[in-house]
Amino acid sequence: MENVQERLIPVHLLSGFLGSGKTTLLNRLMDYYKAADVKVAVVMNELGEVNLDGQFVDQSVPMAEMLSGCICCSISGDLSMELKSLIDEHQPDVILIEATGAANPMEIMDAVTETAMFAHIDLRSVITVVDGPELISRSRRGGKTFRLMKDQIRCATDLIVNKADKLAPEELVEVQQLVRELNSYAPLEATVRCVTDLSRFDRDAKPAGVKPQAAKSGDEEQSLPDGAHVHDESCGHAHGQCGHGGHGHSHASHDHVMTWTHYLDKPVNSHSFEAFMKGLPDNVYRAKGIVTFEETGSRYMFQYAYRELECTRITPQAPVNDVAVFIGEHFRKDELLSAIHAQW
Ligand SMILES: Nc1nc2c(ncn2[C@@H]2O[C@H](COP(=O)(O)OP(=O)(O)OP(=O)(O)O)[C@@H](O)[C@H]2O)c(=O)[nH]1
Repeated sequence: MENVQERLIPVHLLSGFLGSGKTTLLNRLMDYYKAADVKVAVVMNELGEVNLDGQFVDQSVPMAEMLSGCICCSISGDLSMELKSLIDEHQPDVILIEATGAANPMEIMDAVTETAMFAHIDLRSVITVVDGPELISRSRRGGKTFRLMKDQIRCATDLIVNKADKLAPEELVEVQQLVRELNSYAPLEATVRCVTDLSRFDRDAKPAGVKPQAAKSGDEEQSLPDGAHVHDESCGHAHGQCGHGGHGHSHASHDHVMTWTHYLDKPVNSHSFEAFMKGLPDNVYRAKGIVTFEETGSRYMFQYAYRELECTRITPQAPVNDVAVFIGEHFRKDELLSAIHAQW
């Protein structure tokens, strides 16, 4: 009899709060698989109306874009359809899903395991990228965002404490302790820009034999790595805590996160742009987009995460508008718009 496990397509879910480094890891994983001649397909999910991170993804990689919503709630039903059509059209060897930073991985795990009932996929890992400095700062303040970060850590089968370059040695110890208190079983590594030995995620050749709940189709067993069965316990609690309450959940864990997409109709002055970004209120903690600087006429992708701005010159692979996406908590869109009109 054919071994069903051998022909299941492994799925890896990349989780982690906004700006923690998921796309950085996704790109590394794509390069890793490409070098190993493994055909990878990607599902990218963005809260905004445009897939900015997708700009940097190799065009030859089959990609499903799920925009303007979070796959853990508003469009979780679509995830199954996207996965199914990626498989039918491209027959990938492995699928990577990058969730929005606002997503609770538990809901996505549900959607993936539901899909496993009619497609031959197998959720192999939930890799949570933790923004080290941000976790420390949020742990001191508490609140909904900290609760969401904790849920993301609890559900992980693999943990990366990223942005170690921004942590003093004693802070690194503090973050690792915090993470360990929430999840004592997942392998944990501290990284800078998610540089890690990616073979640690490569369980594709050796499916583990742990069977999670509700992931069965006929005699096909779905598997998660060793220890992942602990999900039933830790995420079961997280579920309750974050108000999901199983199906028909309320998304209480992240409904405080809001997003605003603003399209630009002209180039901007780079100095005014920088000054504007530096002056963003604290409750806008993430922004990204594409702008044309009027001084040179060149286009730049900008990334703003927790008060740090990075601009990278780009040549978009497909037509894309100049656009800025702002993500935060309860910020005033009208105030941002007035400031943009005044300063850009
Ligand atoms: N200093 C520092 N910056 C990093 C590190 N890793 C990533 N970054 C930067 O942090 C920003 C966010 O990184 P991304 O990989 O886009 O994060 P993300 O989790 O995909 O962000 P969202 O998709 O918005 O949730 C970018 O400007 C990265 O260059 C790191 O280890 N150290």
